[in-house]
Amino acid sequence: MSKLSIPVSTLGTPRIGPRRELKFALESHWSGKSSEADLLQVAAGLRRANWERQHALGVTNIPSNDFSLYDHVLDTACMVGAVPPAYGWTGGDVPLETYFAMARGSERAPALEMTKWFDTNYHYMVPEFAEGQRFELASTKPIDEFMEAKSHGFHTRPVLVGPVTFLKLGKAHGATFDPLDLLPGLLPVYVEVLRRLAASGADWVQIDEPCLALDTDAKTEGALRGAYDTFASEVPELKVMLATYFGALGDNLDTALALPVAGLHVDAVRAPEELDRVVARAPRDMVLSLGIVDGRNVWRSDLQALLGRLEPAVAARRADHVEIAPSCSMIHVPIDLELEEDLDPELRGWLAFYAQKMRELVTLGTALAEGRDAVRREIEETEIALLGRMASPRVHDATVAERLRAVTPGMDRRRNAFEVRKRLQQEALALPEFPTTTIGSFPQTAEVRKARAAHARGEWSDVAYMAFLKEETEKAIRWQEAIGIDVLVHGEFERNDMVQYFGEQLSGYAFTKHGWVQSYGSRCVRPPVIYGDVSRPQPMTLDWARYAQSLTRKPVKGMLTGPVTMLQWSFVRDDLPRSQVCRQIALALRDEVGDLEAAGIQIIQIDEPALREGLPLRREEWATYLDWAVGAFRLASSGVRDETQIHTHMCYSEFNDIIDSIAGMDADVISIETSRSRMELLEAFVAYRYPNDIGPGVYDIHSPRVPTTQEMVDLLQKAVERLSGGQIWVNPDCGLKTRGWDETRPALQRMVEAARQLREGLRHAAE
Ligand SMILES: CN1c2c(nc(N)[nH]c2=O)NC[C@@H]1CNc1ccc(C(=O)N[C@@H](CCC(=O)N[C@@H](CCC(=O)N[C@@H](CCC(=O)O)C(=O)O)C(=O)O)C(=O)O)cc1
Ligand SMILES: N[C@@H](CCS)C(=O)O
Ligand SMILES: [Zn+2]
Repeated sequence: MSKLSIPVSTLGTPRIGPRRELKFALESHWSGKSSEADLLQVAAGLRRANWERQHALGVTNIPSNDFSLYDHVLDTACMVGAVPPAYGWTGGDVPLETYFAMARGSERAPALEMTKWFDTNYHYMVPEFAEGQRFELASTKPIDEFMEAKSHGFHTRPVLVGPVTFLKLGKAHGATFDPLDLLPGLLPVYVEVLRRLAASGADWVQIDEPCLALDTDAKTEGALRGAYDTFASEVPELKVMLATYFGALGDNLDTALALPVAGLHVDAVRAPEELDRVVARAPRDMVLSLGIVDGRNVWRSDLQALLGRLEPAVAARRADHVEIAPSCSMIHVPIDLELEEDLDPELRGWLAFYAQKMRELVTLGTALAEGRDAVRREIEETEIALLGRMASPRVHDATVAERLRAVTPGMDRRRNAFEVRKRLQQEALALPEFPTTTIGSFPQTAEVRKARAAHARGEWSDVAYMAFLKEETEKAIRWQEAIGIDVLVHGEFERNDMVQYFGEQLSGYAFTKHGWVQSYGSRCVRPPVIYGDVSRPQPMTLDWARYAQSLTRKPVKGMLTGPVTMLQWSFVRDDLPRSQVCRQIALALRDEVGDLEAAGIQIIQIDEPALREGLPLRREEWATYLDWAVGAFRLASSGVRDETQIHTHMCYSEFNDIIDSIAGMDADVISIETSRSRMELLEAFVAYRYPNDIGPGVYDIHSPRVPTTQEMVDLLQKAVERLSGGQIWVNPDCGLKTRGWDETRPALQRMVEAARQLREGLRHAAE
């Protein structure tokens, strides 16, 4: 007999497949090894398996159109025909080739910009709108996938990115207008999609408006009212579940509750304090979807505690007017813990991935409908695991706690100010003007990845693997010397990922075998899990840095991932404030920095690409975050002599509103991604009169296109016009791990030539 349950909704499922089937199908198609039909067949198989899995788990509201071949924002742009003219689309259904050209660039046009999806490590393609942009229905994907699910026997709730969030995530191309002004022209396309969904048999649609978790203004509120009034009057037969996530509704609560929608989903994990308010104030006939299970982390839920929060909410509402759900779409967590056969059983018992979380929700749904006794065994098992976690000696390390207590205020300050350090570093390093360098990684070729996989499988001995890596490193050093790069890198061949590599070597961290999460397109990451106090049992990068430096007289940069990025791109324990976990990591890295310096490494780069992404969504919380985040970076980096040069690197970041904090990091050199914005991102540094050295990226490493020397000279000249020549470094936007050597070689040669031409130009100007 099937159990009674409060409805359970998924919001969105991971789409890459349990074995990254989508990644492999995409990359095979892009490389010409398989056809479009082959790719679409794999995609259809993944969607079907997803629907079947949810059905088997007992999920009530199964989504459709949550699948994407590349990115759901790009799907939306194609749905409404927001295809910039450069891609040559002339109307009708957007062909797959055009879709991928927008995602990855083509001969015809570079890719759309890519940026972070709210405060996650998922990247979306930024829609581009022209002045007077017209919209038209150019992809029926939501309707097609609804029908596809129906043909397999599943009645689904289609998901759409809401029109207001969609416009707010986009940017005006070549003009300054507010994309939100385009709403009146956009709404008819959405209405058409909603009508067609209703005509196909949909009764509910989920429309995601996570912009409601941001600071908004009167115009956005007006846009939301305009959009949802239109939907209610034009397509009254289709009920809308308006979904907001990643934070509290806060001052947007009244706006959300006043919208003419049939349901509202709230993130009760990020905003636990708001749950009671929403339950008390929502209109009686509004269905509330309570996002109670964490869609952003991997910890097993405390079922009793959650029931304690849910029972009063359910009692306060009409029983058929509450649903339970994860806090947000599940694309941010790995798929199935069952695949982790090698994970320590104790730790495994503390975790839940997508499949386990949906099971938790079904259990909660049953308990809410039938009473806790109906799920007594599940509750007891969970309690045992969670009590074990709380008391486990693997979680708590007294030495780490003691070290944190012993941190003194001066430890996060360099001994002398930048001007003093700069002079000493110049004497020690004797670098030319416009020194050239790269960001760290060189191509992670199939050969490198295969060698690592063979080593992991035990087919390659340690000796053979180390010899291979040494050879790759030596080749990279020799080549950099040959083309005349000034500050070398060892190439990061030994690293699987810049976070995972360190996580694997730190205590308190665990890593998975199959815990892949989509980062962008076909690229995935396996975020490590921070389950306990973090410490460094032994040096992590020292041997590689020493080896690389032994091969050359030129300086080789030591290369570390910073504490904030180590935190942001991991799944973080939920029993300690994030700020404290970050300080623990900072102390571990401080030791590594000290060891590198003692081994004669004169330049140490500490990457912090996730510093900006960690910013809370609401401005009022920024100062607290920036204070501890910058503090952690300084704690990690300040224990060195003045002569030792500290670099940091940040990509995917906007600096305007955090430039004070960037300056507060006090890195001697910062490299940033600036080429796609044609140095626009430098403006913040210029306006601030940023005193330390800067390496504005001169070429876009996300594109296979090799830039010309002249393009790089032009960009550098733009930088020279804005900054002082003496503070400019020459480097690419980011590491080269995703590129091939055929692109990397000419690109870096031209970059070195660009720097030479700049030096030459300056010499002539001085004569
Ligand atoms: C800088 N970026 C990063 C982010 N987050 C991170 N955690 N790391 C980052 O570098 N966020 C912002 C950006 C996002 N950019 C990228 C860029 C590139 C990737 C990427 O290439 N990911 C790889 C996986 C990387 C990895 O961990 N590789 C491992 C495992 C290789 C593997 O697939 N092994 C197979 C077996 C293979 C075989 O031949 O048998 C297996 O384990 O099943 C490694 O190299 O050892 C990707 O392939 O998607 C991500 C984010
Ligand atoms: N050192 C890293 C930084 C990436 S953000 C790399 O070069 O890949
Ligand atoms: Zn980077």
